[in-house]
Amino acid sequence: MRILLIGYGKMGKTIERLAKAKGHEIVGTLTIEDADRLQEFTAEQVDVAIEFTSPAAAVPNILTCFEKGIPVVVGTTGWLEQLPLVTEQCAAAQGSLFFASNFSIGVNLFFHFNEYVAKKMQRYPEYAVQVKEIHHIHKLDKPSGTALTIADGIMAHYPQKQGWVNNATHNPEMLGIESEREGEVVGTHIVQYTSENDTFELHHIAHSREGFAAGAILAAEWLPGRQGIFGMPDLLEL
Ligand SMILES: NC(=O)C1=CN([C@@H]2O[C@H](COP(=O)(O)OP(=O)(O)OC[C@H]3O[C@@H](n4cnc5c(N)ncnc54)[C@H](O)[C@@H]3O)[C@@H](O)[C@H]2O)C=CC1
Ligand SMILES: O=C(O)C1=N[C@H](C(=O)O)C[C@H](O)C1
Repeated sequence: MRILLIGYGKMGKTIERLAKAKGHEIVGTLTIEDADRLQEFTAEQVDVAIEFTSPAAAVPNILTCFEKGIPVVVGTTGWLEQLPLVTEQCAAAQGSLFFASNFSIGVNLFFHFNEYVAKKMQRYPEYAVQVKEIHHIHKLDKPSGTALTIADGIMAHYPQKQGWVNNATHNPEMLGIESEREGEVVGTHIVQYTSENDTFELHHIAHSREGFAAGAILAAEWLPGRQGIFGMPDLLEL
């Protein structure tokens, strides 16, 4: 597979290493310095692009890939408020987009169990639920994309929650998400249910970026030939 890497930072470099080990070809690597070079690539040269950049860069890059007919796998977080525009443009251009707030298999199982647990726990109002995420100090978006997917999964089963709040004082009508930035932490997510008597948690700790990269490569192998917007539930059939 001929892969164009849009974004060549921590994730882009990890994906390059794992993709080459699987026999894929990297046809280009783009950074913020030479972002304009995306215009030089065509669908004849590139089977799929993998985009891990920054919240501000993701949507313009996605729209350019749609215009060029290049299927694009996106891991960048912090742009989902623009999903309606992206959805409209994807349909207009008959584009191909695969997005996941987190590509690791473990976190996608976590999403699945999170919903199962929320559905059960909602019946026990003595347990207060909250989400916590811890990431490295370089992270630009807050809360993490993964924490927002977790929050959506909880709120689907908690009609009494009006929405989420980040790093705010406790309000039982809202789902609290605590965000911490600490050193080089790769990514930790916790869902905590606490009563007066006890606490129980779902806890996921990423030990490296290889799980994210491996999932993004699987998505890149799966996407070409499909039209529309897809995510990990489509790939993993969860
Ligand atoms: N969905 C997932 O599984 C994961 C998502 N992420 C997300 O991926 C994004 C990138 O993460 P990292 O690689 O750790 O960041 P990083 O800061 O190490 O690398 C970002 C790269 O994007 C480049 N870039 C910025 N603007 C660009 C543009 N307009 N065109 C081309 N390249 C551009 C930078 O030059 C740099 O090479 C973040 O939003 C992060 O939250 C990170 C890990 C896993
Ligand atoms: O910025 C990161 O590093 C990560 N971002 C994603 C997110 O926002 O959830 C996924 C992972 O937690 C690492």
